[in-house]
Amino acid sequence: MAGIATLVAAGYHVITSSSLALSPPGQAFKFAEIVGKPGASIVDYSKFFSEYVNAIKASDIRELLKIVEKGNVISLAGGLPDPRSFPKEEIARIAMEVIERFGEKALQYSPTRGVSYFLEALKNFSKRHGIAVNDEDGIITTVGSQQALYILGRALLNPGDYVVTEEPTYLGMLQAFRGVGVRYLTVPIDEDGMRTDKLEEVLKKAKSEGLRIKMIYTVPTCHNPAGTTLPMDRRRHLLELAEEYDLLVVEDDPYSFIAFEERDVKPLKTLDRSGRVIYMSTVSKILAPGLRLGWAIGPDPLISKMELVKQEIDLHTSTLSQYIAAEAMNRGIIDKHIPFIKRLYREKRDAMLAALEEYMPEGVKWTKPIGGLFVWVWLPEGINSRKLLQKAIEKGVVFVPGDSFYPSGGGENTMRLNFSYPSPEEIREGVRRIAEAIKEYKAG
Ligand SMILES: Cc1ncc(COP(=O)(O)O)c(CN)c1O
Ligand SMILES: O=C(O)/C=C/CC(=O)O
Repeated sequence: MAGIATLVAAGYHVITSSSLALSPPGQAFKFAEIVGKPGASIVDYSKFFSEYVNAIKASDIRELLKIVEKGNVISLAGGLPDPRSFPKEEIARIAMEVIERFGEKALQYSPTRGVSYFLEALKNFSKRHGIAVNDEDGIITTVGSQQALYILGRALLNPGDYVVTEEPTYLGMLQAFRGVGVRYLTVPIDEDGMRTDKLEEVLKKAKSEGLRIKMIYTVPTCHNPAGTTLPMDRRRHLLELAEEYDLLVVEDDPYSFIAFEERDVKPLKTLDRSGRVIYMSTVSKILAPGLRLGWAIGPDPLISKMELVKQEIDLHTSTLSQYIAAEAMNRGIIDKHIPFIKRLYREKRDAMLAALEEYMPEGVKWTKPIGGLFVWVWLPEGINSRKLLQKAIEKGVVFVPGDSFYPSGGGENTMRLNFSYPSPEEIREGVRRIAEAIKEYKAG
């Protein structure tokens, strides 16, 4: 189609259903939207697109998944759990029993907030894992915690509102809030995560400028993408600042259940004394992402507004997934399985850190996560990781360019490496190939 050739000539990658047309060598690796199947009709569909859909852009993580699915690349990109972490036999048995025992309910429509059978199980599971669920809290189930972010954005944010977040921050949050027209104030990180001393400076300056800040969004434990974990003093400082500046705090926490090195830290939700924290998590990393089951726990007035938004989106979260997860929680299957997941990911984290140490050239730095699925890498200034990705793909390895995680630009010399999905051998070889691409990039 003429349109595709034009896009490719303009330096775009055009990912169509049948081929991956790489842009000319050396051009920036840009993610185009899907422009339709070759041979499609000649209708100009773009004139039908909404302003909303024209304002949003594809997720680099999701787009890279399409390259990975085509095979023969080592993926250090998407944060896919190791399939061995899915307790398949137990899930199969539970699904059968749940349909036999609760079929009429488990296969039926259910309340928007969630099935009480699951909500009860989740409350007990959360408390067992040190997450405070107070009497004044509400809980809502969502289609993954990605939907919790989307719904929260629509319930709380107006165009022009500010969200404060660490930099880099979670790409999925940027995606979820993008359509709202929100603006960001960013706070730098160090090896312990968000610099709350800098947070204080950002808030003080914003107040003097009369900016309307609604919330602080953070991933305090095993950060995605940085891999950092906020120490207790900074957690307390962050909550004090939220109190002082009258802000809400969104604690996005998919990973604390599987942190494979102990740290004496408590969830912000548990430290919160003034009802400012909305805590969100998911079964994606402790059971299976394909169940698409996440949740938000927070002050009931906020949860009620999220419930209104969710009613408009999908009526309710999968009833069957909730019954399966409730049984997995109540039977202790998740708790029994967590030590295996921790061992699995610690081994892979160690493989990645060893490979980085062995292969990376001078000037490359990286984080040393105590859990989660990612290592964050800083390349020497002047190396553009999006261009490097082009070379990496030619060598059969992919990673996520770091600028995807920067709300207001920057991060061109950074990248995120995933260790949960590849084997230790693939991690080692993938890092070796990236290091080779860096050396070739530097050689010009
Ligand atoms: C910080 C963070 N928040 C939210 C999510 C979304 O998780 P899910 O939608 O699978 O529950 C992820 C998954 N990568 C994540 O890393
Ligand atoms: O890599 C991530 O952070 C998110 C993974 C979930 C997804 O596949 O989009």
